Amino acid sequence: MDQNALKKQVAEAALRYVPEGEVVGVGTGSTANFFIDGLAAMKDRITGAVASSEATAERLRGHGIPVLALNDVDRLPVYVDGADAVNEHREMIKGGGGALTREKIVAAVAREFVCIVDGSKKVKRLGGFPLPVEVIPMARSYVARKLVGLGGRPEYREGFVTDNGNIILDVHNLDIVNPLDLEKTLNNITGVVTNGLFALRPADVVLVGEGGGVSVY
Ligand SMILES: O=C(CO)[C@H](O)[C@H](O)COP(=O)(O)O
Repeated sequence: MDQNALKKQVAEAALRYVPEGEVVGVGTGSTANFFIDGLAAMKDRITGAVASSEATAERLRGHGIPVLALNDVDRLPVYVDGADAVNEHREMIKGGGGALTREKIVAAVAREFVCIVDGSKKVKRLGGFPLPVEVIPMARSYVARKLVGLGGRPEYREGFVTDNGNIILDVHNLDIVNPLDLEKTLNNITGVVTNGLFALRPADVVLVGEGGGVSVY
């Protein structure tokens, strides 16, 4: 099976976590897109969806799935999203697609976070995938210097503007021994909007698409 087939397989497996009559939180990226396509087949059985990006909102609407503002929703039983890397503690690096801030907000509200990945995303230690950090544009150089001070090598994502009007620094070479501590440290740098570590709010369930089927942990 190629990587896209594995993504589709795992995305379809996540449909059983969608409760009838409720609002679903929906992530961003190619794996989440397969989930959205699957969700379309059961759109009459949900109230609607909260999107973690403009791209996701557009795809949901394209399928005729109502998109609701997070502020108008009083409960969100489940959030389904992909990840760039996930460890055995269900901590993740996210934000390869640049949607990390809205993803973190929707994940914070959701009761259950179901992470959907193909087998290539499973890692022993986070840090191989460069860590995306969303930054207020005027703080770019300052934040970059702070990241260098932490041992990282920040790279400006040229030409990319987030849905919130900010920039992304992708941080290479970070030795992430303690994801929780690093997430808090990065949150404390003035000018950082969000970082792509999801350790304070890890996934509750990780579904992994592999050659032999979908495993759950
Ligand atoms: O965090 C994300 C977007 O900001 C995505 O979940 C992550 O980049 C994985 O994407 P894909 O499913 O395309 O591999």
